[in-house]
Amino acid sequence: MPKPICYAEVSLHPLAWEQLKAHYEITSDDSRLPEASAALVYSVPDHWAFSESTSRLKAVACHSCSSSAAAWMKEQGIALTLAHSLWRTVAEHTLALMMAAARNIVPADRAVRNGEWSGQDLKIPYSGWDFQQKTIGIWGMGKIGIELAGLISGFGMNRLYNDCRRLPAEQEQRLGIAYASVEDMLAQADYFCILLPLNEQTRGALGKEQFARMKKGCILINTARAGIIEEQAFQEALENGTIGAAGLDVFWRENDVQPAYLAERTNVVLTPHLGGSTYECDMVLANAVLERK
Ligand SMILES: NC(=O)c1ccc[n+]([C@@H]2O[C@H](COP(=O)([O-])OP(=O)(O)OC[C@H]3O[C@@H](n4cnc5c(N)ncnc54)[C@H](O)[C@@H]3O)[C@@H](O)[C@H]2O)c1
Ligand SMILES: O=C(O)[C@H](O)COP(=O)(O)O
Repeated sequence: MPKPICYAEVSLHPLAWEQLKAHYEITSDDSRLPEASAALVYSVPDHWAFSESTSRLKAVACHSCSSSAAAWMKEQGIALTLAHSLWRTVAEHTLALMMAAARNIVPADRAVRNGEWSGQDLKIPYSGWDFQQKTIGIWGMGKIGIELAGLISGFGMNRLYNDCRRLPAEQEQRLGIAYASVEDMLAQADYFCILLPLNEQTRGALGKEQFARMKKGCILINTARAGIIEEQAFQEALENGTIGAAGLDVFWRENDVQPAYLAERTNVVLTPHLGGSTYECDMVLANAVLERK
């Protein structure tokens, strides 16, 4: 018997692919969407609503979905799974970048591999920075920001956040976070994590003016979207030492060769949009369609 067809427009862990392939024929070819009974996508495209091409779908698993897309799927009887696991997974990656940037993990690893640990004390060039008694600023206390605040609760840090929607006092207390203006956060934060969405209001929100207020030597982490930071201002802040170190998972030009000012610096850690990429996170998507095959 032929296997049912699963349309998949996501990058999945090899072990998750293996499990899917055991039960489905997988395709990413748009022209075969009308044959698919299941679909895995990052977010559900608007043009799928009530389309002939999605009429055979029984199950859709995704990371994000507009309320209108959720409504038409409900009306069509399509089982929708939103993989909430993504938030914690991205928060963990944000923490990994913070740790790698603060402790020079990548250049120190490279030095050991290159045989530089021979007769010289590498503690001097690669000595790093603690978390305890430092201030972290989290800009965007949404789904991922809240996970991050929880993850670092044992680190002994002063935790500030800014969001256009302030959390209820009781939730702030539970998470151990204090609301601050962006200006205060910039002035005080030793670690600054961006977890805003990219939209009209946030595009370029961290620009020249904001970097001028930033505490010198701040460790800046961006796992949200590159466009929230003005690239020229970022480069200047990196070059003049305002940014002491950075961890980036998102880029102004993704899937491309990165400019020398980034690629050649040892105080930046770069990951290729891996924030949501773990076996467990991918298996939440895979299992959602495996359960409904
Ligand atoms: N690196 C990755 O792989 C990866 C994966 C998933 C999401 N993301 C990105 O992470 C970011 C956060 O995602 P999320 O799911 O937590 O989003 P979210 O919508 O749950 O949270 C964003 C928060 O930002 C706040 N906000 C919006 N505009 C603001 C403004 N102008 N000023 C202050 N606060 C503002 C919102 O009120 C909200 O609380 C997004 O940019 C998303 O695209 C990255
Ligand atoms: O960052 C995210 O929202 C997910 O990892 C998916 O990213 P993409 O839709 O930009 O590929």
